[in-house]
Amino acid sequence: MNHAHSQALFARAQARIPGGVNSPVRAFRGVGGDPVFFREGAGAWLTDVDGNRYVDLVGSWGPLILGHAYAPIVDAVIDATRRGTSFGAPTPAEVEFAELICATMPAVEMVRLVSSGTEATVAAIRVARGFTGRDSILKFEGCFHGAGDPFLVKAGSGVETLGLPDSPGVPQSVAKLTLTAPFNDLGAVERIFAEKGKDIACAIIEPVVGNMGVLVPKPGYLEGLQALCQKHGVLFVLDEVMTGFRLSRGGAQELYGLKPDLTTMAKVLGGGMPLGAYGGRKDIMSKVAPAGPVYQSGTLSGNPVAVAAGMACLKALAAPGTYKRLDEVSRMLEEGLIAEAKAAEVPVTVNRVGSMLTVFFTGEPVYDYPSAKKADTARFGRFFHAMLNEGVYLPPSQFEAAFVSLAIGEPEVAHVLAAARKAFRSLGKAG
Ligand SMILES: Cc1ncc(COP(=O)(O)O)c(C=O)c1O
Ligand SMILES: NCC(=O)CCC(=O)O
Repeated sequence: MNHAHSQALFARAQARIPGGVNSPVRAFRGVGGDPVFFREGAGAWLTDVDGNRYVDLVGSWGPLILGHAYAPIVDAVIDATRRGTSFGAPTPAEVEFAELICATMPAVEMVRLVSSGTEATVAAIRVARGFTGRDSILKFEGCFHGAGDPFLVKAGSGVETLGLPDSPGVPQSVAKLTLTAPFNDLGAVERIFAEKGKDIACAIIEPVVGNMGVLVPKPGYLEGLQALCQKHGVLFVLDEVMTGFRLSRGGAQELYGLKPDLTTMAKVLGGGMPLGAYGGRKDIMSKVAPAGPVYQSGTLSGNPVAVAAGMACLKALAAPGTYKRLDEVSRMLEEGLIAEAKAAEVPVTVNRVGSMLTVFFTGEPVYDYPSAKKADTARFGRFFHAMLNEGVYLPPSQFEAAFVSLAIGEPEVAHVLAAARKAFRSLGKAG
């Protein structure tokens, strides 16, 4: 594969954009080499600036559950754009959209729209602090909730990939209010709550972790965490930025039967446009300005073009059989990848929930931060490049989830598995 145009663009980009990218995970720091620049996407396929084609298993890091340039979303965006790109004033569509979100996630009784997942999580913990009058928060090792100051403590995703567990620029006085516990360990939460529960405003968690690669919650873990939160008056905040509208229409909370106090959303919710949301119990959300005293705002919040895209996306996902089909395709990929790794005698652990999937290069079970860190990242890097070369675009880090879209059908599954056969074999037993 020739990447001459990508390389030339990357050289230019590095002179004017830090690291040449507008978000760290896009650089290939976790796998080596230079990032690929894309020209266009259609359905399951991406085309780069050199004309190479790839089956896309990144999906813009989650939003593109319907694939690239999905016609009803494109039409909705064009239609909304013709009527004006922003008003900075209320619109009918945002009311309908809020009603649709609340109907889809019953624990969300009121919702505020923002423009990204980071804005949603930052706002959610402010509201939790304002509501409870407590200053500390609890997060879980390896979970990532965007780039807000309070979350850059033992965070996953690019923070982990780049080895920056404590980012300079986050004051110690802020970081010390973020307590952390291992994922999948209720005993640890019990101990922390027993000692400091009265100071903790909320526990925020990725119900299925995507940002250490996929980590699956143990049976009863999330329910147990919810119960412990209730017992200690700690608000239970589900960060469904990745899982919302992806693991099922009502997100992880529907899948696992949870009733969080607050929920954060983005990615699929915006159908590929900049849109996020936070919402939950009416008594808590009533604290948000101007209804209440907790301030949060945004010039482009509820942007009509983003709302049109989100609405078209959620409506498409309501079609019967959507999540069953997505699960079936994802299972074919999972089983095929396991079979190809086995045939090549490469030890892997594949974690999958619905359309979120990670191939960890370790033969051991992976269920928390330390077990994920046992994966052979150098080997992942070689696998990543072998797959890229065969026309499969994976997330460029061992500690990220691959996302399957509804645009992926049997031909794409066959393409990915043929690529994986070659890629696993190229690693060999010892390599
Ligand atoms: C679970 C989770 N929460 C929050 C965020 C932040 O969202 P955004 O990148 O839209 O700010 C992300 C991804 O970045 C995420 O995966
Ligand atoms: N796991 C990473 C993401 O979900 C977001 C992508 C980004 O940070 O650019």
